[in-house]
Amino acid sequence: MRLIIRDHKAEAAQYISDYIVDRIKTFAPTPQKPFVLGLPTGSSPEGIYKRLVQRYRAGDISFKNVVTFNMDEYVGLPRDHPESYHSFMYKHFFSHVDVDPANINILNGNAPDLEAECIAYEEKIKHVGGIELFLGGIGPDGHIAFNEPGSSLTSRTRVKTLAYDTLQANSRYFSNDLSLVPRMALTVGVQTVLDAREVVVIITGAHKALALRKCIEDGVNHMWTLSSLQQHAHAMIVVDEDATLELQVKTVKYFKSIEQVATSEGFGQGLPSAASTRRKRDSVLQELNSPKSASPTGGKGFLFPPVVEAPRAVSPELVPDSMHQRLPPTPGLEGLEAKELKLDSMHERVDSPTEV
Ligand SMILES: N[C@@H]1[C@@H](O)[C@H](O)[C@@H](COP(=O)(O)O)O[C@@H]1O
Repeated sequence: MRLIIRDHKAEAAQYISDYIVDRIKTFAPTPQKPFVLGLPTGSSPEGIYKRLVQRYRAGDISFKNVVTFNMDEYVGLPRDHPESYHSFMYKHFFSHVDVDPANINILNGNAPDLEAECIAYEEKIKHVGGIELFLGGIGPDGHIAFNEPGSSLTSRTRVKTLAYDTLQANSRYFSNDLSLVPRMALTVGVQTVLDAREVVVIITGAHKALALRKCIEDGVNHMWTLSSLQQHAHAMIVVDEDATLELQVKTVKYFKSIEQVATSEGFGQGLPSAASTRRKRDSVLQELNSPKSASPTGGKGFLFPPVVEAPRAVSPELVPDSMHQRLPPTPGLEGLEAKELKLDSMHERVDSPTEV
């Protein structure tokens, strides 16, 4: 995990918006191979959207070939309500850039069948080859999207009842009247976020300092769902100084030193090159479209590994004899068996998306 610390909230937002622009440009998306971007709402990402719009207006970036998936939406709030996440996204971002409306995906909290809506959302994400970069924010209780404390860390898009803390935090958008805050939401699951090839989270303010500590210094715990990012290969949290108030001094120094050393040694902290990213994506799409890929879940786990990956398999000569006995090789089927097991278990989770 990378932790990027900036003095102020605005600089954290600037860092992330520049990072996203770089990632999209490096990826060089096309209509056939769009860049798939997961997006959050909330006050924290507002500065990011503002700068993305500025970069677009300056002619630095186009969102024409970007497909977006929003993290969550309230249940029962009319789409055109000023506090719906639909309204938020158009107000702060979509209305100001050249994103194709057909490429915008936001959960419909008024769908006649909410479960079906959630299943369809997961399927749609898979259909486009998975999310390349999921941008997120957190609540003061460490929730990511609306994955409240106690959410399964393997959860997928589903209906969620909101925690009292969240209702209180979000009541500021509803005239501070708790009774006006929707009690339920549709949200992508923790696993949906973890499936993205890269996750970037913004955390600012002293009121989120405890959550940052729990998520970075303590173990993976479903009571602080952001802590699940510890198990992601490409996670980056960008914070302001206020958010670090509960961290140990040595933690802050360590992460700052990582960035300093990387910069002074002349290598960035970005992901592998666009060409290799495209190659990986091609093979994923090929696998998804292959008639052999019978499961709608495609190749679960394909978005985890780094694009340029060192071979992990131990060559047969190096495997100790005792291991050979426990794991008899099946000629020609080694990789396949493991993959099929993964597909099945994923399928079970998708089939039961409701967690209320
Ligand atoms: N569901 C959203 C989250 O996705 C968001 O991260 C959080 C934080 O919002 P803010 O940035 O305003 O603190 O708000 C809501 O709970």
